[in-house]
Amino acid sequence: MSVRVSSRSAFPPVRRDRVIAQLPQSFRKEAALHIEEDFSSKVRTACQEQRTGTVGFKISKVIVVGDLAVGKTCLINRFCKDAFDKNYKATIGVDFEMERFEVLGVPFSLQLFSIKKKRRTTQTCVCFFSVVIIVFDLNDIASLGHARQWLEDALKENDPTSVQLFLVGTKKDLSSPAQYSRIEQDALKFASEICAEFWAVSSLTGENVTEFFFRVAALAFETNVLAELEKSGTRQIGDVVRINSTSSDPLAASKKKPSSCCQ
Ligand SMILES: Nc1nc2c(ncn2[C@@H]2O[C@H](COP(=O)(O)OP(=O)(O)OP(=O)(O)O)[C@@H](O)[C@H]2O)c(=O)[nH]1
Repeated sequence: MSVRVSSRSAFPPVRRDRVIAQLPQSFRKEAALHIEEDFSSKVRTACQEQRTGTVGFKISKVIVVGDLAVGKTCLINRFCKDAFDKNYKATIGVDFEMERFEVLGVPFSLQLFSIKKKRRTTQTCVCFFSVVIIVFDLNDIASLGHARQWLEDALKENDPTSVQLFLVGTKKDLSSPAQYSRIEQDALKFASEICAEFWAVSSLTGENVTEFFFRVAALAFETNVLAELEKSGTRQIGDVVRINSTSSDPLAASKKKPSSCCQ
């Protein structure tokens, strides 16, 4: 019996329920990173023709930040382990999970970091994150108010021009419809200001959690493929910039800093 060993075998296999064949839709069109209905034809063609370079071998890093106890760990655990823990255990240092997807037939990996870090400290934890997820509690307006500071902190240590931002309201199951609709207005406004895509989820019930992470994976994948095509000189101007054009530039105040490693 022969066993085929490929360089991809170092990764765990992709689960059947992690296969993405269509671009998952945004939660709210008015705060979406991507206004198209599907992957670009250029990306689809590149995948069909196996011209995706190193995308299948790379791991895209995703950082999940937000106030204490807003539900960062539960969000990751609901998606990665389909589990929910009612008991709060504060994250010490860094928690991370790895998720493997197959997007348009190409393997793609996300590494999800939930980081416990006091704001305004000098300690850094930087790994060239390509996605920043800012989490707030839909039942705690103050946690939405702190989102800007979390964004600034995250972008201090990353290249703001190459980061995709998501603003995620958690604990949707605890909101009354009236409460929810009030905070959603504020969240949509803020998401639009910072060019982030807004989602509202519940890790307790699982509402929107899978849809959200599929969207993150699909958009990160598309950006990676377009970057590969650019490297090989086949991308055209306008392929990648499909961010909601009504948004102001969120990143102007952010300064690029040299990176260091996660500690
Ligand atoms: N009802 C409800 N409770 C939630 C939800 N998500 C998280 N919680 C609860 O909120 C508390 C905090 O959740 P965590 O995921 O540990 O919060 P965290 O942001 O990772 O906290 P730190 O590690 O301290 O930063 C726990 O008691 C969870 O059970 C949710 O969607 N619905």
